[in-house]
Amino acid sequence: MSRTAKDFFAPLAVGAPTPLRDIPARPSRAIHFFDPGNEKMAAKVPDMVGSVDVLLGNLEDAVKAENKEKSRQGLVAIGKATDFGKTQFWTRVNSLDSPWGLDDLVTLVTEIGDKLDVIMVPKVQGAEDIHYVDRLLAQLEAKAGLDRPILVHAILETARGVANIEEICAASPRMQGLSLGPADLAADRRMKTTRVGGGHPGYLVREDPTRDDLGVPQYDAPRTSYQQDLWHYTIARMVDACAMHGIYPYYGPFGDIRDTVACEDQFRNAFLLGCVGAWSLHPAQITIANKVFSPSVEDVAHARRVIAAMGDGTGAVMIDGKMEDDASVKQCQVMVALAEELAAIDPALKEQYDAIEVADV
Ligand SMILES: CCC(=O)SCCNC(=O)CCNC(=O)[C@H](O)C(C)(C)COP(=O)(O)OP(=O)(O)OC[C@H]1O[C@@H](n2cnc3c(N)ncnc32)[C@H](O)[C@@H]1OP(=O)(O)O
Ligand SMILES: O=CC(=O)O
Ligand SMILES: [Mg+2]
Repeated sequence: MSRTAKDFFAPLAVGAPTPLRDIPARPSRAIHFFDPGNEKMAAKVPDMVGSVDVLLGNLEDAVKAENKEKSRQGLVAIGKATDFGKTQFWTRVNSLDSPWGLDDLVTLVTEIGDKLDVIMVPKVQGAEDIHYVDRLLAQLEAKAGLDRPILVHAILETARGVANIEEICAASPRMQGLSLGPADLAADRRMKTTRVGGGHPGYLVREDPTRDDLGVPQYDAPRTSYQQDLWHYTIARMVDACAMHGIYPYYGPFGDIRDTVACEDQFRNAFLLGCVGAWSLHPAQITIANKVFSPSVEDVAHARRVIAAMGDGTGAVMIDGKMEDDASVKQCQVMVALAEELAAIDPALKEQYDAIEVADV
């Protein structure tokens, strides 16, 4: 039987910090991946602090097997040497079925646990994986004398993980969020795409054929087709599961680094559906994520106007010919709350939001 309501928030080791009741809504528009064992990338990290919401030292896929220990030690060195300020410091450890996952957790929590905000766990299959990490982290936190719990983020990248999504989100008070892992997920599901995230020209719907005067379909006449989003179903499931459990959903990697336009589209689809951020694999993608996952000035102006017009938030009003009521004011509150969280860490955004004229409101 899983833990009862009474003991769900009790520490899992004597001396471990008390689990959080609520996961803080910290800005995390871009989770920027770097390989701490790659000297060029690692050298850029200090200058990126402050310009990206999350810096993530990646130890898993994209790090060669022969470099796993070098990357782990590189991450320890970066963690010790860097003052991260308002930028969050995350890591992605190797998977629990790999020969490196255990050493990653033991070394990182013991050496730089006081700096780490979130540990991303790849290839999570079910609640049992989170339970394993949860207990181990509690033991390590107690040993290291940490005074705040490290949070856990699961990558959804196996069919079993998707099927078990609700139990994964509910498995521990440490659960901070979920990311879509479209590359591993595509492989595990045997999807027939070799792309890392994004759309596919073959996944489309086509408009009906026109008909001639006798009503005969003209199959050979040109017809418009519309490319569909391969990831819509999974992202929508993630958004519901995360919202239900008070944690945060993220789009994952977009592998075509030079296609900044399609990357922006994929990120925006995720933003509109409810995701709070996406991964950045290259510095160019940070700019895209920061733009897309920040509400536009127009949306914030409109939301503030609706909130002001709605007074105590009940009833119905007409604004610019559209009905607004108790439900739409809640949508506007979501927009304004996010704008306020982002303005608190992003002076340029704050300036834009502050410049919204009272007349606009
Ligand atoms: C698919 C499933 C997944 O698991 S996705 C997550 C795992 N993959 C990753 O973490 C990949 C991270 N990114 C990378 O390895 C590189 O960005 C890749 C994609 C290989 C491209 O590198 P490269 O060919 O050097 O790009 P570039 O010449 O445009 O680089 C310009 C300068 O920027 C640097 N750079 C590159 N990527 C990063 C990064 N993620 N963080 C920090 N710095 C980065 C490059 O080293 C290069 O530096 P310099 O100007 O030569 O000094
Ligand atoms: O880890 C990410 C993925 O897409 O796989
Ligand atoms: Mg993966």
